[in-house]
Amino acid sequence: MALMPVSDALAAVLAGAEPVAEETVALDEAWHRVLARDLAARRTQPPQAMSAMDGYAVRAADADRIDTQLEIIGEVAAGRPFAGQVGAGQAVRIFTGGVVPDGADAVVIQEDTVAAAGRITLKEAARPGRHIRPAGVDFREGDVLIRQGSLLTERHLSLAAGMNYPRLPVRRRPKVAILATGDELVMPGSTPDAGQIVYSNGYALHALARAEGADTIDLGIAADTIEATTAGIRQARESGADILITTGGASVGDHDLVKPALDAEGISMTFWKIAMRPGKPMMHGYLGAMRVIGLPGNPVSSYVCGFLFMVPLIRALAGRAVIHHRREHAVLGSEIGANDVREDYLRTRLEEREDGTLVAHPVNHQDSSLLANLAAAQALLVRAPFAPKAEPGSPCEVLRLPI
Ligand SMILES: Nc1nc2c(c(=O)[nH]1)N[C@H]1C(S)=C(S)[C@@H](COP(=O)(O)OP(=O)(O)OC[C@H]3O[C@@H](n4cnc5c(N)ncnc54)[C@H](O)[C@@H]3O)O[C@H]1N2
Ligand code: MOO
Repeated sequence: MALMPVSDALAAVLAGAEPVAEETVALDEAWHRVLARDLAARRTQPPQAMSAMDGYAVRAADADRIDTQLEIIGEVAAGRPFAGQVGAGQAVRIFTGGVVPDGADAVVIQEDTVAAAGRITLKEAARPGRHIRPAGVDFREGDVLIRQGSLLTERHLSLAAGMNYPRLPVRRRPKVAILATGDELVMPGSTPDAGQIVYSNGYALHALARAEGADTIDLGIAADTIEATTAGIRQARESGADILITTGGASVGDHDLVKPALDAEGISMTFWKIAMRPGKPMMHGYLGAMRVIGLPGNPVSSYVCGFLFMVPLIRALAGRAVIHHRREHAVLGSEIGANDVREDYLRTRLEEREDGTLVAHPVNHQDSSLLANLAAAQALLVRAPFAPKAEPGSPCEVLRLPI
Protein backbone atom coordinates (compact mmCIF):
# COMPACT_ATOMS: atom_id res chain seq x y z
CA MET A 1 0.00 0.00 0.00
CA ALA A 2 1.39 3.45 -0.91
CA LEU A 3 2.10 5.84 1.92
CA MET A 4 -0.78 8.26 2.44
CA PRO A 5 0.06 12.01 2.50
CA VAL A 6 -0.29 13.55 5.97
CA SER A 7 -3.05 15.98 4.91
CA ASP A 8 -5.14 13.14 3.45
CA ALA A 9 -4.60 11.09 6.60
CA LEU A 10 -5.73 13.98 8.80
CA ALA A 11 -8.80 14.50 6.61
CA ALA A 12 -9.62 10.80 6.93
CA VAL A 13 -9.24 10.90 10.72
CA LEU A 14 -11.54 13.93 10.95
CA ALA A 15 -14.12 12.74 8.38
CA GLY A 16 -17.63 12.77 9.85
CA ALA A 17 -16.41 13.76 13.33
CA GLU A 18 -19.53 15.41 14.77
CA PRO A 19 -19.74 16.88 18.27
CA VAL A 20 -20.80 14.42 20.97
CA ALA A 21 -23.97 14.99 23.03
CA GLU A 22 -24.70 18.12 25.02
CA GLU A 23 -25.22 18.07 28.80
CA THR A 24 -25.67 20.65 31.51
CA VAL A 25 -23.14 20.82 34.34
CA ALA A 26 -22.59 23.00 37.39
CA LEU A 27 -20.21 25.88 36.81
CA ASP A 28 -17.39 24.38 38.80
CA GLU A 29 -17.63 21.18 36.75
CA ALA A 30 -17.36 23.12 33.50
CA TRP A 31 -13.65 23.90 33.55
CA HIS A 32 -11.97 22.60 30.39
CA ARG A 33 -15.30 21.53 28.91
CA VAL A 34 -16.49 22.84 25.55
CA LEU A 35 -19.43 25.24 25.53
CA ALA A 36 -22.30 23.79 23.48
CA ARG A 37 -24.19 27.06 22.84
CA ASP A 38 -23.48 30.76 22.59
CA LEU A 39 -23.82 32.31 26.04
CA ALA A 40 -25.65 35.64 26.38
CA ALA A 41 -25.44 37.71 29.57
CA ARG A 42 -28.51 37.37 31.80
CA ARG A 43 -27.83 40.72 33.43
CA THR A 44 -26.06 44.02 32.96
CA GLN A 45 -22.78 44.45 34.84
CA PRO A 46 -22.55 46.62 36.79
CA PRO A 47 -26.32 46.93 36.99
CA GLN A 48 -26.07 50.58 38.10
CA ALA A 49 -23.30 53.16 38.20
CA MET A 50 -20.99 52.18 41.05
CA SER A 51 -18.11 53.73 42.89
CA ALA A 52 -14.62 52.44 42.12
CA MET A 53 -13.18 53.95 45.32
CA ASP A 54 -13.84 54.69 48.98
CA GLY A 55 -14.73 58.40 49.34
CA TYR A 56 -17.65 60.76 48.79
CA ALA A 57 -20.25 60.94 46.04
CA VAL A 58 -20.71 64.57 44.99
CA ARG A 59 -22.07 66.82 42.27
CA ALA A 60 -18.99 67.75 40.25
CA ALA A 61 -20.49 71.16 39.38
CA ASP A 62 -20.39 72.32 43.01
CA ALA A 63 -17.23 70.45 44.00
CA ASP A 64 -14.92 71.83 41.32
CA ARG A 65 -12.72 73.94 43.60
CA ILE A 66 -10.25 73.04 46.33
CA ASP A 67 -11.44 73.93 49.85
CA THR A 68 -15.11 73.66 48.92
CA GLN A 69 -17.09 72.43 51.93
CA LEU A 70 -19.92 69.91 51.50
CA GLU A 71 -22.43 68.55 53.99
CA ILE A 72 -22.47 64.74 54.45
CA ILE A 73 -26.13 63.68 54.17
CA GLY A 74 -25.83 59.90 54.28
CA GLU A 75 -23.86 56.78 53.51
CA VAL A 76 -23.86 54.10 50.83
CA ALA A 77 -21.98 50.82 51.07
CA ALA A 78 -21.77 47.86 48.69
CA GLY A 79 -25.21 46.24 48.72
CA ARG A 80 -26.86 49.12 50.66
CA PRO A 81 -27.84 51.95 48.29
CA PHE A 82 -28.77 55.46 49.52
CA ALA A 83 -32.44 56.27 48.98
CA GLY A 84 -32.13 60.06 48.79
CA GLN A 85 -30.81 62.57 46.30
CA VAL A 86 -27.49 64.45 46.43
CA GLY A 87 -28.24 68.16 46.12
CA ALA A 88 -26.13 71.31 45.80
CA GLY A 89 -23.50 71.56 48.54
CA GLN A 90 -24.05 67.96 49.62
CA ALA A 91 -22.01 64.76 49.65
CA VAL A 92 -22.75 61.10 50.48
CA ARG A 93 -20.16 58.86 52.09
CA ILE A 94 -19.57 55.99 49.64
CA PHE A 95 -17.50 52.81 49.59
CA THR A 96 -16.05 50.80 46.71
CA GLY A 97 -18.87 48.94 44.96
CA GLY A 98 -21.56 51.24 46.37
CA VAL A 99 -24.33 52.46 44.02
CA VAL A 100 -23.73 56.10 43.09
CA PRO A 101 -26.75 57.96 44.53
CA ASP A 102 -29.08 60.02 42.38
CA GLY A 103 -27.81 63.52 41.79
CA ALA A 104 -24.13 62.62 42.22
CA ASP A 105 -21.88 62.40 39.16
CA ALA A 106 -18.41 62.12 40.69
CA VAL A 107 -16.57 60.48 43.56
CA VAL A 108 -13.80 62.21 45.49
CA ILE A 109 -11.49 59.71 47.19
CA GLN A 110 -11.29 60.09 50.94
CA GLU A 111 -7.56 60.82 50.86
CA ASP A 112 -8.45 64.07 49.02
CA THR A 113 -10.82 65.27 51.75
CA VAL A 114 -10.77 66.36 55.37
CA ALA A 115 -13.88 65.31 57.28
CA ALA A 116 -15.06 67.01 60.49
CA ALA A 117 -18.38 67.64 62.18
CA GLY A 118 -20.59 66.18 59.43
CA ARG A 119 -18.82 68.07 56.65
CA ILE A 120 -15.94 67.48 54.26
CA THR A 121 -13.47 69.96 52.86
CA LEU A 122 -12.09 69.09 49.42
CA LYS A 123 -8.33 68.97 48.92
CA GLU A 124 -8.79 68.06 45.25
CA ALA A 125 -11.48 69.21 42.80
CA ALA A 126 -14.04 66.67 41.62
CA ARG A 127 -14.32 65.83 37.93
CA PRO A 128 -17.53 64.53 36.29
CA GLY A 129 -17.50 60.73 36.05
CA ARG A 130 -14.32 60.41 38.10
CA HIS A 131 -14.07 57.07 40.01
CA ILE A 132 -17.48 55.94 38.74
CA ARG A 133 -18.02 52.71 36.85
CA PRO A 134 -21.00 53.37 34.56
CA ALA A 135 -23.83 50.84 34.38
CA GLY A 136 -23.01 48.16 31.77
CA VAL A 137 -19.36 49.13 31.40
CA ASP A 138 -18.41 45.44 31.71
CA PHE A 139 -21.33 43.97 29.71
CA ARG A 140 -25.03 44.37 29.05
CA GLU A 141 -27.89 41.89 29.27
CA GLY A 142 -28.08 39.97 25.98
CA ASP A 143 -24.42 40.45 25.05
CA VAL A 144 -22.97 37.15 23.72
CA LEU A 145 -19.70 36.91 25.62
CA ILE A 146 -18.68 33.26 25.25
CA ARG A 147 -19.08 31.49 21.94
CA GLN A 148 -20.18 27.93 21.31
CA GLY A 149 -17.11 25.79 20.75
CA SER A 150 -14.91 27.57 23.30
CA LEU A 151 -12.84 25.42 25.63
CA LEU A 152 -13.83 26.93 28.97
CA THR A 153 -10.93 28.44 30.86
CA GLU A 154 -10.95 29.51 34.50
CA ARG A 155 -11.60 33.08 33.24
CA HIS A 156 -14.68 31.97 31.35
CA LEU A 157 -16.04 30.38 34.55
CA SER A 158 -15.86 33.64 36.47
CA LEU A 159 -17.36 35.52 33.54
CA ALA A 160 -20.22 33.00 33.24
CA ALA A 161 -20.88 33.35 36.98
CA GLY A 162 -20.98 37.15 36.57
CA MET A 163 -23.42 36.66 33.69
CA ASN A 164 -25.59 34.81 36.26
CA TYR A 165 -25.26 31.22 35.04
CA PRO A 166 -25.07 28.59 37.80
CA ARG A 167 -24.86 25.82 35.17
CA LEU A 168 -23.57 25.67 31.61
CA PRO A 169 -24.49 23.73 28.47
CA VAL A 170 -21.39 21.80 27.49
CA ARG A 171 -20.43 18.76 25.44
CA ARG A 172 -19.88 15.55 27.32
CA ARG A 173 -16.20 14.69 27.46
CA PRO A 174 -15.10 12.47 24.57
CA LYS A 175 -13.84 9.14 25.92
CA VAL A 176 -10.38 8.07 24.83
CA ALA A 177 -9.20 4.54 25.68
CA ILE A 178 -5.46 3.96 25.51
CA LEU A 179 -4.00 0.50 25.01
CA ALA A 180 -0.27 -0.16 24.98
CA THR A 181 1.20 -3.31 23.47
CA GLY A 182 4.57 -4.93 23.96
CA ASP A 183 6.02 -7.89 25.90
CA GLU A 184 9.07 -5.82 26.70
CA LEU A 185 7.26 -3.07 28.63
CA VAL A 186 7.47 -2.69 32.40
CA MET A 187 6.05 0.06 34.55
CA PRO A 188 8.17 2.99 35.77
CA GLY A 189 9.85 2.18 39.06
CA SER A 190 10.42 -1.51 38.23
CA THR A 191 13.79 -3.14 37.77
CA PRO A 192 13.76 -4.05 34.07
CA ASP A 193 15.26 -7.39 33.02
CA ALA A 194 17.57 -7.63 30.03
CA GLY A 195 15.84 -6.18 26.96
CA GLN A 196 12.94 -4.71 28.87
CA ILE A 197 11.85 -1.13 28.31
CA VAL A 198 10.08 1.18 30.72
CA TYR A 199 6.55 2.05 29.56
CA SER A 200 6.35 5.76 28.81
CA ASN A 201 4.08 6.51 25.84
CA GLY A 202 0.80 6.43 27.71
CA TYR A 203 1.73 9.17 30.15
CA ALA A 204 2.02 11.81 27.45
CA LEU A 205 -1.02 10.52 25.55
CA HIS A 206 -3.33 10.53 28.58
CA ALA A 207 -2.20 14.04 29.49
CA LEU A 208 -2.53 15.31 25.91
CA ALA A 209 -6.08 13.95 25.73
CA ARG A 210 -7.11 15.31 29.12
CA ALA A 211 -5.74 18.73 28.28
CA GLU A 212 -8.23 18.80 25.40
CA GLY A 213 -11.12 18.03 27.76
CA ALA A 214 -11.31 14.26 27.11
CA ASP A 215 -11.81 11.53 29.69
CA THR A 216 -9.24 8.79 29.35
CA ILE A 217 -9.47 5.09 30.10
CA ASP A 218 -6.24 3.24 30.77
CA LEU A 219 -6.34 -0.24 29.25
CA GLY A 220 -2.84 -1.06 30.40
CA ILE A 221 -0.28 -3.06 28.45
CA ALA A 222 -1.29 -6.01 26.27
CA ALA A 223 1.26 -8.77 25.69
CA ASP A 224 2.28 -9.41 22.08
CA THR A 225 -0.39 -12.02 21.40
CA ILE A 226 -3.52 -11.77 19.30
CA GLU A 227 -5.57 -12.85 22.36
CA ALA A 228 -4.24 -10.14 24.68
CA THR A 229 -4.47 -7.44 22.00
CA THR A 230 -8.02 -8.51 21.11
CA ALA A 231 -9.02 -8.48 24.78
CA GLY A 232 -7.81 -4.87 25.03
CA ILE A 233 -9.69 -3.85 21.89
CA ARG A 234 -12.90 -5.45 23.18
CA GLN A 235 -12.50 -3.76 26.54
CA ALA A 236 -12.30 -0.43 24.73
CA ARG A 237 -15.56 -1.17 22.90
CA GLU A 238 -17.28 -2.26 26.12
CA SER A 239 -16.20 0.93 27.84
CA GLY A 240 -18.03 2.99 25.22
CA ALA A 241 -14.85 4.75 24.10
CA ASP A 242 -15.24 7.24 21.27
CA ILE A 243 -11.60 6.74 20.36
CA LEU A 244 -9.26 3.81 20.89
CA ILE A 245 -5.60 4.73 20.79
CA THR A 246 -3.15 1.84 20.57
CA THR A 247 0.61 2.26 20.81
CA GLY A 248 3.17 -0.15 19.46
CA GLY A 249 2.85 -3.24 17.34
CA ALA A 250 1.88 -1.15 14.33
CA SER A 251 4.73 -2.05 12.01
CA VAL A 252 5.50 -5.12 9.95
CA GLY A 253 7.43 -7.29 12.43
CA ASP A 254 6.30 -10.77 13.43
CA HIS A 255 5.21 -9.44 16.83
CA ASP A 256 3.35 -6.43 15.46
CA LEU A 257 -0.15 -7.70 16.06
CA VAL A 258 -2.32 -4.62 16.34
CA LYS A 259 -3.43 -4.61 12.71
CA PRO A 260 -4.11 -8.38 12.57
CA ALA A 261 -6.11 -8.13 15.81
CA LEU A 262 -8.10 -5.14 14.54
CA ASP A 263 -8.69 -6.91 11.21
CA ALA A 264 -9.96 -9.99 13.02
CA GLU A 265 -12.36 -7.79 15.01
CA GLY A 266 -13.74 -6.47 11.72
CA ILE A 267 -12.21 -3.03 11.56
CA SER A 268 -13.02 -0.88 8.60
CA MET A 269 -9.50 0.43 7.98
CA THR A 270 -9.15 3.83 6.27
CA PHE A 271 -5.37 3.78 6.13
CA TRP A 272 -2.23 2.07 7.34
CA LYS A 273 1.12 3.80 6.79
CA ILE A 274 1.51 7.46 6.10
CA ALA A 275 4.18 9.57 4.42
CA MET A 276 5.36 11.05 7.67
CA ARG A 277 8.45 10.97 9.89
CA PRO A 278 8.07 10.04 12.66
CA GLY A 279 4.91 8.01 12.46
CA LYS A 280 5.05 5.99 9.25
CA PRO A 281 3.20 2.86 10.43
CA MET A 282 0.22 4.75 11.87
CA MET A 283 -3.23 3.32 11.07
CA HIS A 284 -6.80 4.48 11.36
CA GLY A 285 -10.22 2.91 11.05
CA TYR A 286 -13.60 2.25 12.63
CA LEU A 287 -14.87 -0.55 14.81
CA GLY A 288 -18.56 0.26 14.74
CA ALA A 289 -18.87 3.81 16.11
CA MET A 290 -15.46 3.66 17.79
CA ARG A 291 -12.65 5.43 15.98
CA VAL A 292 -9.32 3.66 16.19
CA ILE A 293 -5.93 5.26 15.81
CA GLY A 294 -3.05 2.80 15.89
CA LEU A 295 0.07 4.71 16.85
CA PRO A 296 3.61 3.45 16.32
CA GLY A 297 5.43 2.32 19.44
CA ASN A 298 8.47 4.55 19.27
CA PRO A 299 7.87 7.11 22.01
CA VAL A 300 8.41 10.17 19.81
CA SER A 301 6.32 8.72 16.99
CA SER A 302 3.42 7.98 19.34
CA TYR A 303 3.55 11.49 20.80
CA VAL A 304 3.89 13.34 17.50
CA CYS A 305 1.07 11.33 15.93
CA GLY A 306 -1.05 11.83 19.06
CA PHE A 307 -0.45 15.56 18.84
CA LEU A 308 -1.12 15.77 15.10
CA PHE A 309 -4.10 13.39 14.80
CA MET A 310 -5.62 12.50 18.17
CA VAL A 311 -5.76 16.11 19.41
CA PRO A 312 -7.69 17.52 16.40
CA LEU A 313 -10.02 14.49 16.51
CA ILE A 314 -10.80 15.06 20.20
CA ARG A 315 -11.41 18.73 19.46
CA ALA A 316 -13.80 17.88 16.61
CA LEU A 317 -15.73 15.38 18.75
CA ALA A 318 -15.83 17.84 21.63
CA GLY A 319 -17.37 20.48 19.36
CA ARG A 320 -14.45 22.91 19.48
CA ALA A 321 -14.71 25.86 17.10
CA VAL A 322 -11.01 25.65 16.23
CA ILE A 323 -9.60 22.17 15.82
CA HIS A 324 -6.38 22.60 13.87
CA HIS A 325 -2.93 23.40 15.23
CA ARG A 326 -1.75 26.79 14.03
CA ARG A 327 1.44 26.92 12.00
CA GLU A 328 3.77 29.82 12.75
CA HIS A 329 6.42 31.35 10.54
CA ALA A 330 10.01 31.06 11.70
CA VAL A 331 13.48 31.12 10.18
CA LEU A 332 15.97 28.29 10.30
CA GLY A 333 18.76 28.55 12.82
CA SER A 334 20.87 25.92 11.10
CA GLU A 335 21.15 24.17 7.76
CA ILE A 336 18.92 21.15 7.07
CA GLY A 337 19.33 18.61 4.34
CA ALA A 338 16.96 17.75 1.51
CA ASN A 339 13.87 15.75 2.52
CA ASP A 340 12.59 12.49 1.07
CA VAL A 341 9.04 11.25 0.44
CA ARG A 342 7.93 11.55 4.09
CA GLU A 343 6.67 14.86 5.53
CA ASP A 344 9.06 15.51 8.37
CA TYR A 345 8.21 16.80 11.85
CA LEU A 346 11.53 17.78 13.40
CA ARG A 347 11.82 18.40 17.12
CA THR A 348 12.97 21.98 17.42
CA ARG A 349 14.01 24.49 20.04
CA LEU A 350 12.64 27.98 19.50
CA GLU A 351 14.52 31.20 20.06
CA GLU A 352 12.67 34.53 19.93
CA ARG A 353 14.82 37.39 18.67
CA GLU A 354 14.35 40.93 19.98
CA ASP A 355 12.54 41.94 16.77
CA GLY A 356 10.04 39.11 17.39
CA THR A 357 11.45 36.74 14.74
CA LEU A 358 11.19 33.10 15.75
CA VAL A 359 14.31 31.06 15.06
CA ALA A 360 13.95 27.29 14.83
CA HIS A 361 16.88 25.17 15.97
CA PRO A 362 16.18 21.50 15.19
CA VAL A 363 17.71 19.18 17.78
CA ASN A 364 20.73 17.25 16.52
CA HIS A 365 19.32 13.75 16.72
CA GLN A 366 15.84 13.11 15.39
CA ASP A 367 15.63 9.35 16.02
CA SER A 368 12.08 8.54 17.11
CA SER A 369 13.16 6.81 20.31
CA LEU A 370 14.74 9.93 21.86
CA LEU A 371 12.46 11.21 24.60
CA ALA A 372 14.98 13.65 26.06
CA ASN A 373 15.08 15.54 22.78
CA LEU A 374 11.30 15.55 22.63
CA ALA A 375 11.02 17.03 26.12
CA ALA A 376 13.66 19.65 25.27
CA ALA A 377 11.86 20.76 22.10
CA GLN A 378 9.33 23.57 22.06
CA ALA A 379 7.99 22.99 18.57
CA LEU A 380 7.88 20.72 15.56
CA LEU A 381 9.36 22.07 12.35
CA VAL A 382 7.35 20.91 9.35
CA ARG A 383 9.29 19.87 6.24
CA ALA A 384 7.29 19.11 3.12
CA PRO A 385 8.06 15.93 1.20
CA PHE A 386 11.03 16.45 -1.14
CA ALA A 387 11.81 19.89 0.34
CA PRO A 388 15.30 20.87 -0.92
CA LYS A 389 18.24 21.52 1.37
CA ALA A 390 17.65 24.75 3.33
CA GLU A 391 20.21 27.31 4.53
CA PRO A 392 20.21 29.05 7.92
CA GLY A 393 17.92 32.10 7.78
CA SER A 394 15.52 30.57 5.28
CA PRO A 395 11.80 30.65 6.15
CA CYS A 396 10.14 27.62 7.70
CA GLU A 397 6.95 26.68 9.53
CA VAL A 398 6.65 25.41 13.08
CA LEU A 399 3.91 24.00 15.30
CA ARG A 400 4.35 24.93 18.94
CA LEU A 401 4.04 22.04 21.35
CA PRO A 402 1.79 22.48 24.39
CA ILE A 403 3.40 23.98 27.49
N1 LIG B 1 11.01 -3.38 8.28
C1 LIG B 1 10.48 -2.26 8.81
N2 LIG B 1 10.66 -2.02 10.09
C2 LIG B 1 10.14 -0.91 10.63
C3 LIG B 1 9.45 0.00 9.83
C4 LIG B 1 9.26 -0.29 8.47
O1 LIG B 1 8.65 0.47 7.70
N3 LIG B 1 9.79 -1.46 8.00
N4 LIG B 1 8.99 1.16 10.40
C5 LIG B 1 9.74 1.64 11.53
C6 LIG B 1 9.08 2.75 12.11
S1 LIG B 1 9.14 4.17 11.22
C7 LIG B 1 8.53 2.72 13.35
S2 LIG B 1 7.87 4.14 14.01
C8 LIG B 1 8.49 1.53 14.16
C9 LIG B 1 7.15 1.34 14.82
O2 LIG B 1 6.98 0.05 15.18
P1 LIG B 1 5.80 -0.48 16.09
O3 LIG B 1 4.64 0.41 16.08
O4 LIG B 1 5.57 -1.86 15.70
O5 LIG B 1 6.40 -0.34 17.52
P2 LIG B 1 7.09 -1.43 18.44
O6 LIG B 1 7.95 -2.28 17.61
O7 LIG B 1 6.06 -2.07 19.27
O8 LIG B 1 7.95 -0.49 19.34
C10 LIG B 1 8.97 0.33 18.82
C11 LIG B 1 9.89 0.75 19.95
O9 LIG B 1 9.16 1.53 20.87
C12 LIG B 1 9.16 0.95 22.18
N5 LIG B 1 7.84 1.11 22.78
C13 LIG B 1 6.71 0.57 22.32
N6 LIG B 1 5.69 0.91 23.13
C14 LIG B 1 6.21 1.67 24.11
C15 LIG B 1 5.65 2.30 25.25
N7 LIG B 1 4.34 2.24 25.53
N8 LIG B 1 6.47 3.02 26.06
C16 LIG B 1 7.81 3.08 25.76
N9 LIG B 1 8.38 2.50 24.70
C17 LIG B 1 7.60 1.79 23.88
C18 LIG B 1 9.48 -0.48 21.92
O10 LIG B 1 10.06 -1.10 23.04
C19 LIG B 1 10.42 -0.40 20.75
O11 LIG B 1 11.70 -0.10 21.19
O12 LIG B 1 8.82 0.41 13.38
C20 LIG B 1 9.99 0.57 12.58
N10 LIG B 1 10.30 -0.66 11.97
O1 MOO C 1 8.16 6.77 11.61
MO1 MOO C 1 9.02 5.95 12.77
O2 MOO C 1 7.88 6.83 13.63
O3 MOO C 1 10.30 7.00 12.11
O4 MOO C 1 10.17 6.08 13.93
